[in-house]
Amino acid sequence: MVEPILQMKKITKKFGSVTALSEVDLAVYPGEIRGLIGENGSGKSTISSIAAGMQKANSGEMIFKNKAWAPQSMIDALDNGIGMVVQESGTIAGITVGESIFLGELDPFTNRLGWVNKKAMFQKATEAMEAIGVTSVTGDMPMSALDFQTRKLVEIAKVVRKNPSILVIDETSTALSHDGREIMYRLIKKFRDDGKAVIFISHDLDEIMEVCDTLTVLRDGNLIRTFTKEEYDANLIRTSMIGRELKGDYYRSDFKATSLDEIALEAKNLKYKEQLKDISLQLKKGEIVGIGGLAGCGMHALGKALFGALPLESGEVVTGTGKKITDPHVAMKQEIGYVSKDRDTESLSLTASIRDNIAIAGMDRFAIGGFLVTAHKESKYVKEQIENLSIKCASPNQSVSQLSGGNKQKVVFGKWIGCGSEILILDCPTRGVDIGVKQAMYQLMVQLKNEGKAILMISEELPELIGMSDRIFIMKDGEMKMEFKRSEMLSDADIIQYMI
Ligand SMILES: Nc1ncnc2c1ncn2[C@@H]1O[C@H](COP(=O)(O)OP(=O)(O)OP(=O)(O)O)[C@@H](O)[C@H]1O
Repeated sequence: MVEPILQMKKITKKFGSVTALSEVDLAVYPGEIRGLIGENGSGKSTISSIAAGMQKANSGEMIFKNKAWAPQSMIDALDNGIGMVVQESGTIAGITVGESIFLGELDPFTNRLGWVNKKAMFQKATEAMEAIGVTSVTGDMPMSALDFQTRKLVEIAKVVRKNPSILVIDETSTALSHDGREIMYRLIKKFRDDGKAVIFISHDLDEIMEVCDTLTVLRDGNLIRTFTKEEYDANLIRTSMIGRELKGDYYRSDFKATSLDEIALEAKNLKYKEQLKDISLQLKKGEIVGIGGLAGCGMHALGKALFGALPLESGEVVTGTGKKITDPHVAMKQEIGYVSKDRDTESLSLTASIRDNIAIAGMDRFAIGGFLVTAHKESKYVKEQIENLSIKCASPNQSVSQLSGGNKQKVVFGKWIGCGSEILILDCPTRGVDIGVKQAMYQLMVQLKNEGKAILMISEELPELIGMSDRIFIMKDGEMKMEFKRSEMLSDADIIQYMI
């Protein structure tokens, strides 16, 4: 019988009063891609980060390759065979791709006088990127010049370069576009075929059933069940994830494109580098407009531009009442809300509490006369957002940095929905969010549409675009390639041909 490559026995992890893991047993085998799925805050990142040396369990035992396993740090774990690509990681300002990949490992490039041979380091970094199939990135490029997906690919290259025996990928697919995902799938299949193991965390049930050989469901820090591929049954997996059957509509139930006549926001001939080449677009009240495309198509830049957060070369963004959106401050005054794809650096203040993050945008709602904030009103407002989106937290005063990835995303969503934004620009709003809450977010979007609010949703997920939008625009190389109207007949295949 094949022995597990990693055994985790009775792992318990507590954060104050929160039990993130309760006596979890997990065994991973060589030649296996193991999926981990579960609601936000169910313990997926915690269990895998304990194996990868990022934090320690309160109790329990780990055995890796038949030896006791107690890594002291992520670097220690990676050096000894377990590497993890984390869900979200900040980029240090001003460093290059090479420095990011070789951070803490510059010794081989450093001479006796302490000089780093940058040329050699950049060359090795370029090779590391090529090894995972990315040829457009060289080691000397500044990280800040790369888009979100490419920064993620640099992180993957950094881990894969060390050739670990177990590769942990924590909720990374949603940071990647179709082409980036293909790179990742190829890599993890190679790991399996080489007799190594992969632990793959995702909220996308279709993806995880397609990619993984076995699938473990966690709920509230408990291991509920491990399914083998033959046992895969989407309904059964969903039910074991959320402890009940998911009822009601998931996406919109109607198939007719509808909107009010009034324009909410208009983009006129926007130009910005190679990302926006003369983009014009109208968003009407009571309408959901979807924007899709591959990495680098310009859709994330468009979201920023509509919120006034991009220094446009020419063109303008105006509201239906003729107000020019020149910066985010003006946008907020015009009741525009914006959820950025780059959550941790652009949408949240990680050092602040959940309360402060949510309250900041909603001040007009609860402050008397728009400026006098009473603790009671603020608490009530924040509590409502936490309840509406089931944000799993110990208290509103908890630092947002301590929340699980999906719960952070709910804070961002709650911040803009709660304050009654009339226009919402949502860049990958359901990124990292579990299916139960995704359903709640979609239904909330339908409700907002019916109230006459305007929503522009940028997404890498075609089913989400098709399921929710009145109109879908597909972008490619900074241009609008195609417009689709909501229809029951519209399929992924109809759209993909205009993306590639
Ligand atoms: N540093 C921390 N301090 C306090 N609580 C924490 C900390 N890290 C995690 N938790 C809590 O532990 C629980 C499990 O979190 P974890 O990140 O493992 O969930 P997850 O299943 O990966 O969720 P998601 O799908 O949202 O990423 C959550 O309730 C989370 O808030």
